[in-house]
Amino acid sequence: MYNFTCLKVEKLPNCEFVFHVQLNRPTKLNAMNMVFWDEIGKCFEQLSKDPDCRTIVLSGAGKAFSVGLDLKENDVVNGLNDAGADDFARKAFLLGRKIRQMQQCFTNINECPKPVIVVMHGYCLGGGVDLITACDIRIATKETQFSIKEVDVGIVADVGTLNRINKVCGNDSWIREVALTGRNFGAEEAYHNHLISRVCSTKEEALNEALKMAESIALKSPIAVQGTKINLNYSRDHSIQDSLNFVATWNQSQLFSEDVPKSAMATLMKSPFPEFSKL
Ligand SMILES: CC/C=C\C=C\CC(=O)SCCNC(=O)CCNC(=O)[C@H](O)C(C)(C)COP(=O)(O)OP(=O)(O)OC[C@H]1O[C@@H](n2cnc3c(N)ncnc32)[C@H](O)[C@@H]1OP(=O)(O)O
Repeated sequence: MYNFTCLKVEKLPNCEFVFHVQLNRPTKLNAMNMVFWDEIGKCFEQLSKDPDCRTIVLSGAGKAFSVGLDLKENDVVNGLNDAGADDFARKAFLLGRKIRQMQQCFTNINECPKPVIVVMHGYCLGGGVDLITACDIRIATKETQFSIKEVDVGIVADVGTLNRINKVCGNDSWIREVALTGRNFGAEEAYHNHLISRVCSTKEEALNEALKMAESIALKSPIAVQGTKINLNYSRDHSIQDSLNFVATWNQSQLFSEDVPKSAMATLMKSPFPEFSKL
């Protein structure tokens, strides 16, 4: 069902409802080629609807999380040579469509109602930063090098970083510094500026932390967890009053869930959460 070339997707045998998605082009440091873009969008569309998935851990196989756009194998860098259009306006039209399609691939991660915990190690460059800003919780190893590297390859970052990072960390001066210079920064600096929420010594430790967190979320009511992510996304994108209205409308149906008395009873009795119906 999850059969991809550039991604490895596993349902973890001893963590029920937790999926591990790995970027899986290790010999290319998980550079993002066109197959990758197509697959990451489809993968998160599928996971969004999969009732056996409640939380997702995303990481990179090999030496690095991702070095961003594949500069050798990419329709955008190649100027859409294969688009079959000679006229400038038509080329531009098709390029706009391609960029929007690529944006949607990472937007699928943000719109997936299941929380996505991303683990970075090695390098997280360019498109890698676009990707992590679409995730919910960011954990990195202490040696990770980050860069909003697009200026170094002559482009404006256009698949999420510039649009989401202000909502993620809010330090506008620092964001402008790293986006305009393209300089590398380390995990401590990323933590200090709220781009990530944990720094771990090794990839193994970071993955363990992420999996433990994913499992603890997956044990809770999926109605409550997925509703929480949807409402956090909504309030990020709307005024306080609009999002108060949204959550009131949300809960006027969702408070009738069977999960409410089941969760409340388990919490009161200090007992483990019961099984919740699939969602
Ligand atoms: C619509 C547009 C959407 C998204 C746009 C995103 C923009 C960006 O992502 S901008 C950032 C682009 N990335 C880069 O500029 C990084 C380039 N790579 C490097 O600078 C170095 O590889 C390094 C990260 C500093 C690591 O160096 P090192 O440890 O010496 O490894 P290498 O031998 O250089 O790399 C190993 C292997 O990976 C290939 N590779 C690395 N980066 C890319 C890349 N971006 N695209 C394609 N391939 C890449 C490299 O060529 C090597 O492959 P071989 O086959 O072994 O040669």
